[in-house]
Amino acid sequence: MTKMKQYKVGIIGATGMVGQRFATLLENHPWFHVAALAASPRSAGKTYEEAVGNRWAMQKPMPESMKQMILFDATADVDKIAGMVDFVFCAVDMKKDEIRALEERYAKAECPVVSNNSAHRFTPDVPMVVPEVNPEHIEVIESQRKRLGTKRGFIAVKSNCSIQSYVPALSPLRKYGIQNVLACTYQAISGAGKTFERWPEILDNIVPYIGGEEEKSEKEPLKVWGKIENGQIVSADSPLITTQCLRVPVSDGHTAAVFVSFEQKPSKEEILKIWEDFKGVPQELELPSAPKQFIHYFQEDDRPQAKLDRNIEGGMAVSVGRLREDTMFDYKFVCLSHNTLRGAAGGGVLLAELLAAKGYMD
Ligand SMILES: N[C@@H](CC=O)C(=O)O
Repeated sequence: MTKMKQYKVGIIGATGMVGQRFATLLENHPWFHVAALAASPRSAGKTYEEAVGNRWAMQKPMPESMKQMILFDATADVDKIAGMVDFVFCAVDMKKDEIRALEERYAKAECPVVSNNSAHRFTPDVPMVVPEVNPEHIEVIESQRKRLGTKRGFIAVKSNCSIQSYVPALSPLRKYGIQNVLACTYQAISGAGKTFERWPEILDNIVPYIGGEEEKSEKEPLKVWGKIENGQIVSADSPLITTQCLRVPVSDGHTAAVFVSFEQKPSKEEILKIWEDFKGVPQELELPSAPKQFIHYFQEDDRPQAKLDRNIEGGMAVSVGRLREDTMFDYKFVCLSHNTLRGAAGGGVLLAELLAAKGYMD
C-alpha cells in the first residue's frame, strides 16, 4: 500500500477485556495512534494503570505509552473525546439501549465509531462487516450519515465472535446454494470476560448456555450475507441456520463443529481449493492486520486445536479441519478462530483499517 495518513484514535471501554486487547493491538500500529482512553465514571480521572489494577488479562504487558494516560468518562466526555481523535473503538459494558444512544452521540459529534458491541448490529443502515466477506456493506454509511445528519460521523460494527469461524468458511461456498447449516460452538471463557483465576468453577466443566448467543449465531450470518437495498442492508433469507453454543474451559479460541448441505453438492477437492484460494479486499489491499492466508486448512485429524492454532497469523486467520462427508448433511467440518483477536478487537482494527483505506475516516 502507499503510505497511509496517521489517525488519532480513542478506546471507549478501555479497561474491559476487549478494551485491553485494543490497547495491545494498537500499541505499535502503523496507522493508528491512541490519543484518548475512556471508561466508566468509576475509572474516570485515574491513570489507565490505576484503573485496571490487577485486572490486566493480556499476556503482553500494558503498553508503557498508555499506563499514565488519564481516563476520560465515556459518557460525560463525548464531545471532548470527539474533539481529540479521528475515530473511536467502542467496547463497553452497558445496557443495549444505553450503548445504542452512546454510539450515536459519538457519531453525531462527527466521530466515527468502530464498535465491538451488539447494540447496533441490526440497525439497517449500520454495516456489520467481516472485512474479507462483505466489505461492500460499508457503502451503506452514506445513507446512515444522511439519517444522522453527519458529515464524518457514523457507526460500523463487527459481528459476534461466535460466527467468525464458520461464516468465513461457508461464505465462499455460497455459490453452491447453501441450504442448511447446523453449528455447535465451543466458546472460550475470555468471551465471557473471564480468566481461570476469576472463574475456577469452569475447570473440569462445560456450561450449556450462553445468553443470547444462539440467536446471534443464527441471525448475524444472514445480515453479513445480505445486500444493500435503498440505503439499508437487507438480510439474506437463506440458508436455514441452527446452533447450540456451549462455554468450555478454554482460555481463548472459539471452535465450531459445522454441518452443511447444498443445492449443488461440491466435491471435497473443490471445497479445499476454494478455501485455499479465498482472499478478500484486506489481502488485496495488504491491510496491516490482514492475515496473508485467511483460511488455514489442516490435513491432520486432530486439528485445529484451540491451544495450538488460535494464534495463527496473529490470531487473525481462521483454522479449519476434518472436512468429510456426513450421513444427514452433505459435509461436516471443524473450525476455529481467536475470539478476542479475529472475533473482537482484531476484527475491529481490521474493519477500521478497511474504512481508513477506503477514505471513510478522513
Ligand atoms: N459473546 C461472545 C463474546 C466473544 O468472545 C461469548 O460470550 O463468547
